[in-house]
Amino acid sequence: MNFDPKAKYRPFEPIELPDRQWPSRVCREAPVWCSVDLRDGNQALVKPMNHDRKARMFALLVQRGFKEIEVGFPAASQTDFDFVRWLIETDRIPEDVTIQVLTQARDALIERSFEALRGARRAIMHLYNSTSPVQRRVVFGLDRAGVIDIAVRGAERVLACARTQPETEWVFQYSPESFTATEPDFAVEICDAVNAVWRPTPARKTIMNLPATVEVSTPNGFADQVEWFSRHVRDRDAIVLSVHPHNDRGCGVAAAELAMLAGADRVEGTLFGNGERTGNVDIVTLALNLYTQGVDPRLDLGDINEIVRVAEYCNQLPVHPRHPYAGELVFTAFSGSHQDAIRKGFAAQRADAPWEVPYLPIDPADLGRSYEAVIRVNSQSGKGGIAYLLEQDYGISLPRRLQIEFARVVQREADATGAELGSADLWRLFQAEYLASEGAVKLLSYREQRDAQGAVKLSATLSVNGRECLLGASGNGSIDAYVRVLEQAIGISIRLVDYREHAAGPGADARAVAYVEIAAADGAGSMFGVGLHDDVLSASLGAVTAAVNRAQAVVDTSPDAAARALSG
Ligand SMILES: CC(=O)SCCNC(=O)CCNC(=O)[C@H](O)C(C)(C)COP(=O)(O)OP(=O)(O)OC[C@H]1O[C@@H](n2cnc3c(N)ncnc32)[C@H](O)[C@@H]1OP(=O)(O)O
Ligand SMILES: CC(C)C(=O)C(=O)O
Repeated sequence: MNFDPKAKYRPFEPIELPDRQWPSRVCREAPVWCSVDLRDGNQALVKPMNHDRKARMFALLVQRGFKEIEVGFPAASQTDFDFVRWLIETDRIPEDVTIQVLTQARDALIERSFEALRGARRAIMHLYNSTSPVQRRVVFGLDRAGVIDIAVRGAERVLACARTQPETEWVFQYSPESFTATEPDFAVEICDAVNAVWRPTPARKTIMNLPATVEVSTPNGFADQVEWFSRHVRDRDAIVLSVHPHNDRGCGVAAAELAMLAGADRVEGTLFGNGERTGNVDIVTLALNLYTQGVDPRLDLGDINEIVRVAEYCNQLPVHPRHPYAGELVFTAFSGSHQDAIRKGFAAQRADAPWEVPYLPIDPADLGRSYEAVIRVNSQSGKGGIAYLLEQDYGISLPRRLQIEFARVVQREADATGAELGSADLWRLFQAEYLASEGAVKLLSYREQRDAQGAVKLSATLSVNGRECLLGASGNGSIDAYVRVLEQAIGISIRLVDYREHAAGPGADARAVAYVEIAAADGAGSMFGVGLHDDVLSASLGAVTAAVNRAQAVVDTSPDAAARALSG
């Protein structure tokens, strides 16, 4: 790198605008959106779209609510020309949609562009030429007057051609290309000169489109340029002021948003920001930024995965996994504290209340994204996310202390594999840890009797270390009685610390899941066991058996070891 960049690069020269208004404005309405996917987006592709990809993109844009669509540069390529003809001749353009085409300010290209649009009900003819000092010097070899002459002659030719095709309702658009690098007074002068030819009125406006052909400043610099232009251009009320930001400094969205505050009525951009170099401004992000401020974006971006799929097919370029609102990972939390807050946020969120789930600026459901993808588990995750996935996918709600205990099991596995654990992996680990029927003690069968006072006598056939025995005990409930049975079987006193059960999953055929936490009568440590069965009592007894087996398995299968494990 050059370590004296000022010797090589000139900084952007800020505009003198001390009474700028845009900083204190708020955007309360969506601008007119114009998609340029089929032109600026297309011209930047390694493989420009063929007819099928263009048709798919056009259908998507119409379906999602775009009312102005730049469909190509028909004077530049036969594919573009044929596509425009196909749209018109096969009547693909809905009543409320206006197509637009781009042309350089050169007679032959303008004429060919009009030929492409013959028979259109309504169309925008978009004329451009570059205006910055370097382009005037290097590309055209002309001074200011010479470049104004190119624009004015182009505007005259556009007007003349339009008069020969009166069946079409024409809208004229002019872009001083490289506007951001053009002196503000010259940008106004050349637009005024073009409008002097086209003579717009408030009822029949022209579109003056200010491109950040290359983004050269911080977004406030662009906003100043737009506001300055808006205040100085002639016949402002007869003009639709449009902007066309690119993203060279990575600020395309911010620049467009500030330009809207500075007076832009219309924004040209593309889906997910495909376009020349670093791309055009991303209209999806702009629209959803408005939506999350409570402003109707006037685009339907629900089922965003479908929009991503079509855009990826048409552009043959992937949408980045972290792309705002649309990327595969943007509704995913791996880190424990985020997962915990999101899970609590979902639980607290009421359907009729304003959206308030931490870390999620938008309800994923509004974009057709499912909650399941929100929380994923790796070694950065905590108990909240793990509990959330088991609850969502397997219908089991772990008690808090079991969440903590199981999170340690998951953490060990995630650290060992270094990989993400899906909910199926979590369920496999959970079953192996808490539900496994293998162990020193097996409950083979049981029978219970209740007396008139509600006391329970339970007799159970067990297999203990491979030896079958029939044991019986009484208790003030079935679980209590079974604990007493197990005490006889393994020879230590057990305390029941906690017991919960619930139906796992919806409906009448839901299974019962029971959670039991036991401790040695005189111990501080505890162990969980879980039982899952069609019948609640069997699930509960299974949970107690699993807890005892886990306690024994901690060290070995001897009663002494179990006692030590439960004593903590
Ligand atoms: C910022 C943007 O995205 S602008 C849109 C850019 N998109 C494209 O260029 C894609 C489609 N373009 C093309 O396929 C070709 O450029 C064509 C078919 C339009 C024209 O092709 P050609 O005439 O063969 O070549 P080329 O574009 O290099 O022409 C350059 C000439 O046009 C002139 N020119 C360039 N832009 C303009 C303009 N907007 N208005 C008038 N003249 C222009 C140049 O000064 C140059 O003139 P010169 O030949 O006297 O030096
Ligand atoms: C023709 C104009 C609008 C353009 O595409 C640009 O400047 O990026």
